[in-house]
Amino acid sequence: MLWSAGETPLLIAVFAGVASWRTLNRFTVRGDYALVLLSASLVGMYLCVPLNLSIVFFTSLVLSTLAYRLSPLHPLASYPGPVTWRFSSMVLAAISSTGYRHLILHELHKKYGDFVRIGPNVLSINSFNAASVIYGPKLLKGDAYTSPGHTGDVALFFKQDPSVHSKRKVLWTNALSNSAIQGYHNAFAKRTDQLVQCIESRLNEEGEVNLSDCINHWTFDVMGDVMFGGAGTDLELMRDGDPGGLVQIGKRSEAGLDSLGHIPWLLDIMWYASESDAVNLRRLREVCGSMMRSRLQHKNVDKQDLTSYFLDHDIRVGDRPTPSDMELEALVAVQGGSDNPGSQLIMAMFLLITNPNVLRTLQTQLDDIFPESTQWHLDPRALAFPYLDAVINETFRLSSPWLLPRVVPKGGIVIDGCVIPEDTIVALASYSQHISEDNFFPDPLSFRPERWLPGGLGPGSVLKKTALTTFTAGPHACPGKNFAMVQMRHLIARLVLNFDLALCPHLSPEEFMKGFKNIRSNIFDEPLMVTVTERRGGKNATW
Ligand code: HEM
Repeated sequence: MLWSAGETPLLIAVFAGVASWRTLNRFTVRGDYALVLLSASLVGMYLCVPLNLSIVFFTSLVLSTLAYRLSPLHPLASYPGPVTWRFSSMVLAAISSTGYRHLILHELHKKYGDFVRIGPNVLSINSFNAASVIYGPKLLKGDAYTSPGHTGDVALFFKQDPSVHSKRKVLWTNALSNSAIQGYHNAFAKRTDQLVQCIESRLNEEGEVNLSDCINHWTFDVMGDVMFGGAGTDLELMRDGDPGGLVQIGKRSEAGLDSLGHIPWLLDIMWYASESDAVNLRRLREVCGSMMRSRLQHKNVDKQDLTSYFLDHDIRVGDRPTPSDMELEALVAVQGGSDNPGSQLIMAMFLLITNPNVLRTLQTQLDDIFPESTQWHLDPRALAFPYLDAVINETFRLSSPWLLPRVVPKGGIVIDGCVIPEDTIVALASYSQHISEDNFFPDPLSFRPERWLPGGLGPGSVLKKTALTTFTAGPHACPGKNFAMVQMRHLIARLVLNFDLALCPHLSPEEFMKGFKNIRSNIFDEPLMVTVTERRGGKNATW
């Protein structure tokens, strides 16, 4: 006998712990359900099992989980990476929440190579060839994209069955097609006029203004008009400011999804917590849902808005969004269509102001295209000129350091000859790709829009356009890319035509960049405080 009869219960507790690990390792459990189950088990154990056996059970469960994750038996055992990150995805979630994940991952890639294991089951991949595989048709979104609160409502951004997703994508693609965008032109025109007045009215005595706020308020107001046709919404941030903190609520919601998304079971639980980023998501859902409900009561909106494309769904496609779906889609449109362009625009203005040669060149070209202030209709076609687009693409390159996870399907995948087993979560290290000398040479860390023009930065320069993954690719690529380009062109052109801009003396470019963070949403610790001086036309310019 190797053990005495008295030790049998202990062995059963150890065995039960290992068996529980095996089960949990194979099946995904919804976090909120698991919490209820765990609480019930704890009460049951407290009542029926001696305390020492409960401790042995949980110790065995935890140790077998950790031992497996560190062991050579794990399918990702051969991939290098920092050991502590293998224990739990909590490390990745914590790193993500700092906003500096892209910089930390870049250092890890320099140390460990193109494939780095950054979680028990997660690989970060820094390879030009990886983007088309990771964001191709075979890899799906995982639990990081679960619809908030598991309500079952369908909205394009969240995880759902591919056939449901592709039908819904048709609606979105129609609503954001080039011809649809023309119908939104009045919203751009009216709101951009208002922005000029908003900037002038918010100037303090030193002639300074918080340009970050002005830009964010402009993007939200534009999206309010575009999404709801101005019916029943109270999106008037340029007029009223943002007393409800909508901009920050949106940012915190995205940050919550991005960091807690690495631990989906925790996200499920945090959904109920009173103080967490998931709560911000719930509030954003309520605000956007209420605006959509108001819009749906106004059947006869006098102009075509994005909602009307959803209501006029194509019967052949077979997708008919429910009112509840529409509320969730409103969240996706308002947040995706405001926060992303807003933060890219803030960065574009910062980069222009701190690169005066580029700003001057852009100003000269815009002056040539729009010689009279009365011509500032900013015809979208006239705005699509190469230098402005080069400024925008160069901004995207330096300020979209996403880490967007996808799940490897059955049978695994191969990238650059490396076999990646099924169920692994993979993500492209887009920041490292965007500043790689193999893709953008020379000066990949500098803002040099000329690299996007014919001839690039001279002989030997490299420009791999498809290495820019700001909007990603494949089935989940952003449907708002063309719309976003129009937003970017409109606002940059109008600001540059209207104003001479400079950083406020108390804002150093280094401090501003130090405060630039990415947690899916771009977050700036320092507001872009600028001084503005009116150029030609000013507030008297007409559309
Ligand atoms: C500069 C502006 C923008 C950037 C950088 C951007 C970026 C992105 C990225 C990277 C994704 C993929 C996210 C992921 O897979 O996790 C995405 C998806 C999406 N974006 Fe955008 N976006 C922008 C503007 C917009 C606009 C203006 C709209 C709508 C009005 C929009 C609506 C969406 C939607 C609905 C999705 C989900 C697509 C799907 O899953 O099929 N975006 N966007």
